[in-house]
Amino acid sequence: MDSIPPDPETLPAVCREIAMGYSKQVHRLGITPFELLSVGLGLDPNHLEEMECPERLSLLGHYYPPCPEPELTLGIRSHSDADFMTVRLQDQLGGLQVCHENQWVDVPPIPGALIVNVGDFLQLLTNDKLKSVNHRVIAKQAGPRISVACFFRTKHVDTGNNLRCYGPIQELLSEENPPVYKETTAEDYLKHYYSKGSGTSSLLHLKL
Ligand SMILES: O=C(O)CCC(=O)C(=O)O
Ligand SMILES: [Fe+2]
Repeated sequence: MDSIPPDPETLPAVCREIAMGYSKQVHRLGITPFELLSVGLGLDPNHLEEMECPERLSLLGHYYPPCPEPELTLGIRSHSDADFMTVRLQDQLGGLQVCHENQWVDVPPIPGALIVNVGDFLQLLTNDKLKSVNHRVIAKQAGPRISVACFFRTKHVDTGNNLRCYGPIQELLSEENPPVYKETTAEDYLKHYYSKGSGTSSLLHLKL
């Protein structure tokens, strides 16, 4: 579900109101981390907002049924998110893991807490200063598990065409910190992202 403009009639009546309300709140909440990240990067507080990072929000609801043989499969295979930032709500079953120093580490559920991760486009914009984390969801016999992921992403998805080029932010570059990525359009990036299969970052093919 995309936040602007979602036609309420296209959403199931059972979750229409809550999905609309929740995505509106997350969209509003998202401005603050982009401001804090801008300041942390030594940029003007509005820098990432002016680059339209918090412009678009998509909401994805996940339902993982109980799995009789969890050792044979995964809930979601390892991947990074092709967005600027993701805000995620998971239930009490757990199962989300992030890859840290080549090890899978559990992200334990904390009641009332949201999980925020950097996506590929923010890694690209910050020239690797902020890293997009690989994550996955393991399968479990217990269930169902439910999670809601909200992706701050480019306009590409709903306009079908965004010729804007994304590359390392000029103000972050210097002789000691030259660009490590070439520029790309959202369209080209996503084409590669969806065609490549799992295991490697889609950013690799943009490395200079
Ligand atoms: O269900 C989860 O916690 C993870 C979902 C996820 O990684 C995604 O939608 O990209
Ligand atoms: Fe993800």
